Amino acid sequence: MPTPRKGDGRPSPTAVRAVGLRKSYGEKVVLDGIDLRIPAGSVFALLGPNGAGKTTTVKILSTLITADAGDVRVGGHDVAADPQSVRAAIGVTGQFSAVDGLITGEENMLLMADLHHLSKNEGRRVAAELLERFDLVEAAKRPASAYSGGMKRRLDLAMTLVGSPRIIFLDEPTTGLDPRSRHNMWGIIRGLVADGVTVLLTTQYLDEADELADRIAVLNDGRIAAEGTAEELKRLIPGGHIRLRFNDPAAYRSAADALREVILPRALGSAPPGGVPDDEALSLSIPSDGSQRELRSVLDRLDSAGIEADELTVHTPDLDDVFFALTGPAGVPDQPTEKTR
Ligand SMILES: Nc1ncnc2c1ncn2[C@@H]1O[C@H](COP(=O)(O)OP(=O)(O)OP(=O)(O)O)[C@@H](O)[C@H]1O
Repeated sequence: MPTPRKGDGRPSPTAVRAVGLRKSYGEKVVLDGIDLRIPAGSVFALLGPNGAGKTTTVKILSTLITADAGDVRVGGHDVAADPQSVRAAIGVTGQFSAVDGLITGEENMLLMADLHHLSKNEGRRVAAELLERFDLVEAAKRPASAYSGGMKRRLDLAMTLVGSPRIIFLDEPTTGLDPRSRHNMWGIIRGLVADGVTVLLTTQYLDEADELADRIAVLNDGRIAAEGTAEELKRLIPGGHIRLRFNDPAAYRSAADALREVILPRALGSAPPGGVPDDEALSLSIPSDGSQRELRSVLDRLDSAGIEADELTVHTPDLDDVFFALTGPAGVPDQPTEKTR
């Protein structure tokens, strides 16, 4: 579930804003005019196939490389004009970890505290607190090279937090982790956001974006192919439907009659999965974007005919469908969800 927002109605301040971001390597255009706005205290996921430009975007936002064009502000600071202030405001954990395997977890943390110019006492206090929070106390005195992948990721993130950044970029934070470690990391990320930290994460895992992100941008061919909440993205592509099932064949036939205009005939190739009358299963499927309005319209029709379904389910496409539709050869679908009316 995305992180809940405080509902005071006021728009959140912007933590990260990019307008017209461009980057090429030689002839290869990697980012072809990207616009991003990430509200403070939210999780934003950048999704895209291999080579789409996710890491390049994170590198530009975190001042590791410069853009060819575009206006980029992070924490209110211009990345081109004031990279030092940007660096002071952010934390980055990349696909290549900052963890030094030759020294212990605790030593890695203390080294980080030194880099942030914390006093010896303050450094020890912060290191101990973060090792505790990331469940690394037992392993703290062992060389980091002996840590599991999940422990290394946790240590990496703990090291990033030594400087108390308010904006964190996580480049594929759970790649290669087992399901328990992934869930563990999701919990940690949610905890950060609950403390008001802004998180930009790149991921190839659609369920990760679905679970964590308030908003998702799908990057494809150097452009943002679509941006929105997971639910908004799922509504962009056809395939959603309302399914009604009946125990009584007579009720099923009456419903099929009442909903005749909105049920897709079997002959239409564009029917959603199971999106046709199914005489054997006594079920009907009605194409729908899953909105309350469409659901009400179907229920109204059934009510008017005095019919009650024994089972009603609303099916929306999942993010896998969105990803394939938006990043496949056909690109963005011309038509949004098929309408029932
Ligand atoms: N230093 C570089 N020199 C030349 N080309 C580069 C360089 N860095 C990245 N690229 C190219 O830019 C494109 C985007 O790379 P990037 O690493 O941003 O993609 P990504 O979306 O993060 O991919 P992945 O999911 O595989 O990590 C790729 O085609 C890559 O080969």
